[in-house]
Amino acid sequence: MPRLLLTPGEPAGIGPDLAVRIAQHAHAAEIVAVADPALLRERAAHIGLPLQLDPVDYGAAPAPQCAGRLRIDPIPLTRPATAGRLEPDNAPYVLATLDRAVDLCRRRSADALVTGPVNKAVINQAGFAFTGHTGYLAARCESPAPVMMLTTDDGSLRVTLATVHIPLAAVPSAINDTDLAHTLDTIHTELAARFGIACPRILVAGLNPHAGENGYLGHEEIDIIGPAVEAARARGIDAVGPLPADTLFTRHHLANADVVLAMYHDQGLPVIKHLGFSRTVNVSLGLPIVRTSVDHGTALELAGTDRVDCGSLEAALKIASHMVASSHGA
Ligand SMILES: NC(=O)c1ccc[n+]([C@@H]2O[C@H](COP(=O)([O-])OP(=O)(O)OC[C@H]3O[C@@H](n4cnc5c(N)ncnc54)[C@H](O)[C@@H]3O)[C@@H](O)[C@H]2O)c1
Ligand SMILES: N[C@H](C(=O)O)[C@H](O)COP(=O)(O)O
Repeated sequence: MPRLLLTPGEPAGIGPDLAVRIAQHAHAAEIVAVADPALLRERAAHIGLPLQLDPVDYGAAPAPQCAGRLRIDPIPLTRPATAGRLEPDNAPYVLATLDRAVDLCRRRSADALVTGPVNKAVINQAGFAFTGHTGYLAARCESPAPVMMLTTDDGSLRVTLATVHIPLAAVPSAINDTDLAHTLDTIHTELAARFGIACPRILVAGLNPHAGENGYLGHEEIDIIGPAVEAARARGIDAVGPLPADTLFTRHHLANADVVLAMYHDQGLPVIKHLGFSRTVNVSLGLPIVRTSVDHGTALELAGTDRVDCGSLEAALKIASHMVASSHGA
C-alpha cells in the first residue's frame, strides 16, 4: 500500500477543503496531509464535516485511510488563514510543506507527493521567485527540467508541454533543439517507466498556424521542430509531426496516439481542461519522485463553501498510486 503525501497548497484557497473532503471516505492508500492541523480542523468545522487527525508514523508500514480520519505531518502556518483572503506571510508555510514532502519522498519515507493548488502570484509577492510547483520541485530535487503532463483520469488524452510558465512573447525563443530533445526523451522514458506504455506515440504540435504553412506562416517548424522530431525518430522515439495544432486534437489524429506535445501552455491545456476539468491530473515527468497534482487552481471564491469538486484530487491520488505501482514493476 502506498503512502501518499498531500500538500493542500494555498491555505486561503480550496486546498484545505479538498483535504477535509477526501478524508470523508476510505482510500486504498495512506494519505498524509503535510499541513497546519488547526487550519484543517477549522476548515472542517466551517464546512460542517468531521475530521480526526492522527499523527503519522513514518517508521511504521502505511495503513489504509479510514473514513473521517487523516494522518497529519504538522507544519505551522505563519498567520491564521481566512478562506478567500490571500496572506503573503503564509507563502513560506506553503513552500515549507513542499520542502518537507520532497525530503520525505527522497528518503523513501513516503512514495509520492500529491499537491493541492498554490497561488503563484502571492508567493512571488512574498519575495520568492516561483513559477509553479514543477520548477520548484525540480530545483529541490536538483533535477534537470521535468516535463509537465496533464492526463485525463482514464488516459483518454494526455498533453505535455514544451514550454510552460513563461510569457507568450518568450515562447518562440524558448523552443530549441536541445530542449525539445530532452522533452521528447523524457516523455518516451517516463511513459514507459511510470505508465507502462512502451514506445509511446507522441504527436508533436507546430508552433505557428497550420504548422507554419511550409514557411509562409513561420519558420520554427522547418528550422527546429521538424528536425527535432526526425532526430528523435532516429533515436527510436515514435514522434510524429510537427502537426497543425488546430486539427491535431481531432479523433483522426488522436486515435493512434498516446500523448500530445504542445509547444506552449495555452495551446495544449485549454483542450484537455475543456474535455475533462475536474477529472484531469497534472503529472511531473522526469522528477526522481512521483508527483501528481490537481488540474485546477486555488478557486478562492469557493473556499469554505459546498461547491468544491474533489474529482481532480481523487484522480491525482489514484494516478499517483498507479505510478508508484508501475515504478515498482507491479
Ligand atoms: N496546481 C496548481 O497549483 C495550480 C493549477 C492551476 C492554477 N493555479 C493557480 O490558481 C490561481 C487561480 O487560478 P484560476 O482562477 O485561473 O483557476 P481556478 O482553477 O482556481 O478557477 C477557474 C474556475 O474553476 C472553478 N474551480 C476551480 N477548481 C474548482 C473545484 N475544485 N471545484 C469547483 N470549481 C472549481 C473556479 O471557481 C473558477 O470558476 C492562480 O494563482 C493560478 O496560478 C494553481
Ligand atoms: N499549468 C498548471 C495547470 O494549469 O494546471 C498549473 O499552473 C500548475 O503548475 P505546477 O504543477 O507547476 O504548479
